[in-house]
Amino acid sequence: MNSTHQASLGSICFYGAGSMAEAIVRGLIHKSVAAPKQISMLNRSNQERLTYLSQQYGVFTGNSEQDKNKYLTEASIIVLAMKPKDAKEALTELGPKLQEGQLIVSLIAGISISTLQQLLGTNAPIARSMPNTSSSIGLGATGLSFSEETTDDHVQQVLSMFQSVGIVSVIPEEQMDILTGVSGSGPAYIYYMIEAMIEAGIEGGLTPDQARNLTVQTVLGAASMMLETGEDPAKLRKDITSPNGSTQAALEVLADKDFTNTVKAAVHRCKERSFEMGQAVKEAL
Ligand SMILES: NC(=O)C1=CN([C@@H]2O[C@H](COP(=O)(O)OP(=O)(O)OC[C@H]3O[C@@H](n4cnc5c(N)ncnc54)[C@H](OP(=O)(O)O)[C@@H]3O)[C@@H](O)[C@H]2O)C=CC1
Ligand SMILES: O=C(O)[C@@H]1CCC=N1
Repeated sequence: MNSTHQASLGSICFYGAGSMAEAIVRGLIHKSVAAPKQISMLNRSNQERLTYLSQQYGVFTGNSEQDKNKYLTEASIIVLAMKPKDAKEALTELGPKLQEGQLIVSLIAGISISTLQQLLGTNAPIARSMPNTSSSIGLGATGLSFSEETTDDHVQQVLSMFQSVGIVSVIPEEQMDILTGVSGSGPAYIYYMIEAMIEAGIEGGLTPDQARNLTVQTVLGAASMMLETGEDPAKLRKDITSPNGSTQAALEVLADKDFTNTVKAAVHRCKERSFEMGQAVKEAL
């Protein structure tokens, strides 16, 4: 989805200060969509992490009761950025602190809008998102669904936030688990492939630097070819594959190991796991 409208974001409190929160904060600041002084980041106990975040990005940080009361109360947007297993404790604590008009943006995998509202004990407006870590360099891919309590202004604010760090797809909430399987966790599959290609290059005699640089440029080039040509990936693959040539030989090894079905099974297992994580929280309500 594209939107040229840049809604004002007000103050944003990240409740959870881990890798995904940092990826988004870095993108927001880098793209000047939010100034560091608009952003606060809270965690449970890791003080070293908060020191790093405040030094690196100039954002407010904290983990005391006083900090939580201050930043969670002041924020116009609260971003839920803790792991699913920690959501019950954190949201039960957050619910009574919520102010009228505050918008909740959840990054948490698997947990539905209705479960979030039950944990909060209120029908707060919620945007459920599934971003990925490439948001930190403005190349994220984010799925978004909105609760019926959200206003047009909320929608625009959340679109501004995530469009500043990459592309956005607004989807029905029931598709969030499969989107997690494709793009939320997707970067990890690509890194896994990259790791294997680098290892093979080194085994074959390339230096680690050569293997790394050649592999990274190959992946970047392949992704850029898709974007720039708009071609089907199967067509681009066939363009490389000379009959009875070296590429064909390599692809035959992948096909023998059931490459397509293996990747598809991984995506579907991710979808299933996302659902399971949400169910575990729902069943413990
Ligand atoms: N990493 C990824 O690629 C993606 C992650 N997500 C989702 O984002 C969420 C965060 O993931 P990620 O950043 O990887 O996780 P991390 O483990 O890196 O960070 C989790 C953060 O939550 C904090 N936290 C836990 N419990 C509380 C609490 N009660 N009060 C305040 N803070 C708390 C932790 O604090 P402390 O360290 O002090 O314990 C930590 O800062 C997850 O729900 C995940 O599903 C979504 C898309 C992609
Ligand atoms: O592994 C996880 O649970 C999260 C969700 C998407 C990426 N990381």
